[in-house]
Amino acid sequence: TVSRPMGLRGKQQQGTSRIPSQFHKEERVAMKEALKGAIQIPTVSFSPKESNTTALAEFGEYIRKVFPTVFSTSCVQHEVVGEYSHLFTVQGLDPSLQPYMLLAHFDVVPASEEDWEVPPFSGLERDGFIYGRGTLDNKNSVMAILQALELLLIRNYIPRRSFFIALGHDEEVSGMNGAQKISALLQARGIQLAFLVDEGSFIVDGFIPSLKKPFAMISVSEKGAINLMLQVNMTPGHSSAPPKETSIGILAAAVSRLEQAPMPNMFGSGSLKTTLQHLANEFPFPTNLILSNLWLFQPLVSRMMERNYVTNAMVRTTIALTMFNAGVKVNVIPSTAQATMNIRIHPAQTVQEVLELVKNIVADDRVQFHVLSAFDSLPVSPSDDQALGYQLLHQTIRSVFPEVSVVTPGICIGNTDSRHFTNLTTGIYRFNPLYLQPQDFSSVHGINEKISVQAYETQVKFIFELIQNADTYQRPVSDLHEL
Ligand SMILES: CC/C=C\C/C=C\C/C=C\C/C=C\C/C=C\C/C=C\CCC(=O)N[C@@H](Cc1ccccc1)C(=O)O
Ligand SMILES: [Zn+2]
Ligand SMILES: [Zn+2]
Repeated sequence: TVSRPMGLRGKQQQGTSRIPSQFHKEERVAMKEALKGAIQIPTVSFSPKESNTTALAEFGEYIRKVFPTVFSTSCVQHEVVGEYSHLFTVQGLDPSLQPYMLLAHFDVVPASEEDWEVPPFSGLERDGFIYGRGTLDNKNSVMAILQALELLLIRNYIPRRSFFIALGHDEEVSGMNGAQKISALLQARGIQLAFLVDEGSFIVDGFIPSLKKPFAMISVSEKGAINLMLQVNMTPGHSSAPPKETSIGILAAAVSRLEQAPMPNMFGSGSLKTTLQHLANEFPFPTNLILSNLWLFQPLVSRMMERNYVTNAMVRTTIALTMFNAGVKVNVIPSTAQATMNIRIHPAQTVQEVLELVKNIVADDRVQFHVLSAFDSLPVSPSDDQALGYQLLHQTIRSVFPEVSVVTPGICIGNTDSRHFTNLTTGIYRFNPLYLQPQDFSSVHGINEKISVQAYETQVKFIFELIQNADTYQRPVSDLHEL
């Protein structure tokens, strides 16, 4: 079945003709050079308290320089929020249309130079790819959004529907100073958004072995999270006469029990079933039949999902041990051992339920639990025929990527700045208009992150089209009228 946007009819904007998303050679060169320049500014977030503030400030100067029309057009207001984040308000002609938001972040995770084929902050172009930290996560979106607006404004386009562009400077370390402050500011102004588009999903390609065709997954929710520290305190002493158990041994056994006992598979209570039903006909026989009859084959399919790390993360709460600290000297038995873990909560479970499960698995009163931070999974945004944001993305995917035959709702296994905006809208959609293959996924927060020049141009084109589609939206005609 070819999946298609049912709710929207592609009507032309009244009074303003549509501007084709075709860019001159000089514009295409300028847009890739602008991205390279953005990559060269090392806007690294190390921790909530430590970031490269010089680079964050420099980035603000940089976007003023490369997008002069955005900063000088009267229908665009610009504000700096939380010292380094940016909020643009693009005033549309029709105040009766509810505004929307395009969200992205320009801070990046650290990158150690020696592991990379090219220096991570060089923005070097090699074999049609621009390399560097942030080329996929998420300076590509920051630059593509501003670039698309710049090109529309140069062509004298005046939007009908108002929209906001929010660019966070601390997403990689929680978004508390950027996205959260922007959200609070807009709430204080009484703004409600029709929908919001952020990073968090892609056109996924090659993650499921028997599925040869790529499909677009628009994430309509994201997992919750707990940062949890386990600590064991025991009497310290001389290593020449060790006790039977030490803080390190007790803690190591506790975390090993957690690794050996995965959280329950929640496939049956999750939205992944919907995703798979959308995809069923794309699979060869007999998988297509199996996926079309989940009432019968659910146990089999839920086990199939566990075989790969990414799909496994979609069916259960995961626990990743990320920090382990104890001891200062080889002949001193330390008093304290600490292990920190990052837990990602499946939407069918809550923080409290997961903490209970973890305590039951550890089952050792000598292990103390310290919850460093926690939040539940995000509400599921609508993806039905009436859901404006979802339908606009669907429509734009179909026009910019006509070769992609399936667009499906999904869940984001990571967390994004969009979680700070649930007070402003129920329509939060996470989608980056890029193809993502398993090796690209590994490069995000990993080594040799890169984007092809052609993929970046297509991302600009996508946003150029999306902004115009948001202006040409007409109230949906009920699908029943088509039957
Ligand atoms: C049948 C369905 C099948 C398949 C789908 C298959 C594959 C999906 C492929 C790839 C996965 C798609 C998206 C990638 C997932 C996560 C990355 C996206 C966004 C994460 C952004 C991020 O890295 N955030 C950080 C920082 C953070 C932490 C806490 C709060 C806010 C931000 C993070 O999550 O650690
Ligand atoms: Zn990101
Ligand atoms: Zn990231």
